[in-house]
Amino acid sequence: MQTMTTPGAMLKAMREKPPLVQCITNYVAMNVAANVLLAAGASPAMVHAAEEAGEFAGIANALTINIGTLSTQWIDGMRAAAKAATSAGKPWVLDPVAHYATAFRRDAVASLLALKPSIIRGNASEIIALAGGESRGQGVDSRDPVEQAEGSARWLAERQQAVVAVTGPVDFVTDGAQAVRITGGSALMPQVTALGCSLTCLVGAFAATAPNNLFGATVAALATFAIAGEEAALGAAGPGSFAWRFLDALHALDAETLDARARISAA
Ligand SMILES: Nc1ncnc2c1ncn2[C@@H]1O[C@H](COP(=O)(O)OP(=O)(O)O)[C@@H](O)[C@H]1O
Ligand SMILES: Cc1ncsc1CCOP(=O)(O)O
Ligand SMILES: [Mg+2]
Repeated sequence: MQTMTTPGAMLKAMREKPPLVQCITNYVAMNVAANVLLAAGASPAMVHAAEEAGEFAGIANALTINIGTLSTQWIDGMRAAAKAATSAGKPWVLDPVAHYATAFRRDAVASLLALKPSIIRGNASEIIALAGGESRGQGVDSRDPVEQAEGSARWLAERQQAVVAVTGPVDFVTDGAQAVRITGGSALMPQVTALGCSLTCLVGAFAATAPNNLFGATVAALATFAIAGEEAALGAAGPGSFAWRFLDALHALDAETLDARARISAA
């Protein structure tokens, strides 16, 4: 029997018992991310109101928090959900979208980091800035190479005692003690909005499936995106046809193909 050590084994386990993932994400990403989770085999629920987000986190198997389209009311919901997830011992993932852009975002991210996310997933500019570095990000888009964010990711992982994932042309994942790079994907991926946000939600789904191996779960989610992205790019004429092909590729991807094609190397 396959053990839950490979990305494929985790994908299979996720589909056999689809986790309920509470996604507090932005208005741009809500529909995209829900479809990504359904295509991959998980069960998404977009629940963010302060009145219910904490209660829902008690029901969900994992939580993801993304600050893309922020408001004061949303921050209250995010904080309630993060506290509930942490106190119930459930993994939660932070996506610090463009946190360097405004004081409001910086403060929100600082207060969320204090609630101890299990996993942090961002692009290179976001991770560099989270570690106190000078980032060249433009709004939600990265303008920095992933290699330049690797040191920041290692520092952040140790400081936060969390898994940190940096995405881009080559992805990098570390928990402070170990690190890997994942290659694959397509240059069309950053041309489709909210794929990074959707990946954060998928990281939550894998974390729910393998809560005792959050490093492996994060790698599995990123490898799934890398292979589905490569597959989708094969017949795509541009971002529009890539987007629907990507959902189909996620849905069609099986455990054996994922394990055979995933390119993961120690860093
Ligand atoms: N140039 C690229 N080539 C291949 N894959 C990419 C490229 N840029 C981003 N990706 C992939 O797109 C997904 C979203 O990552 P990214 O664009 O970094 O996030 P964000 O949308 O938050 O900025 C990840 O799976 C990442 O590996
Ligand atoms: C365009 C935009 N504006 C606020 S959130 C958002 C979506 C960002 O998505 P991603 O980080 O996945 O590119
Ligand atoms: Mg992003």
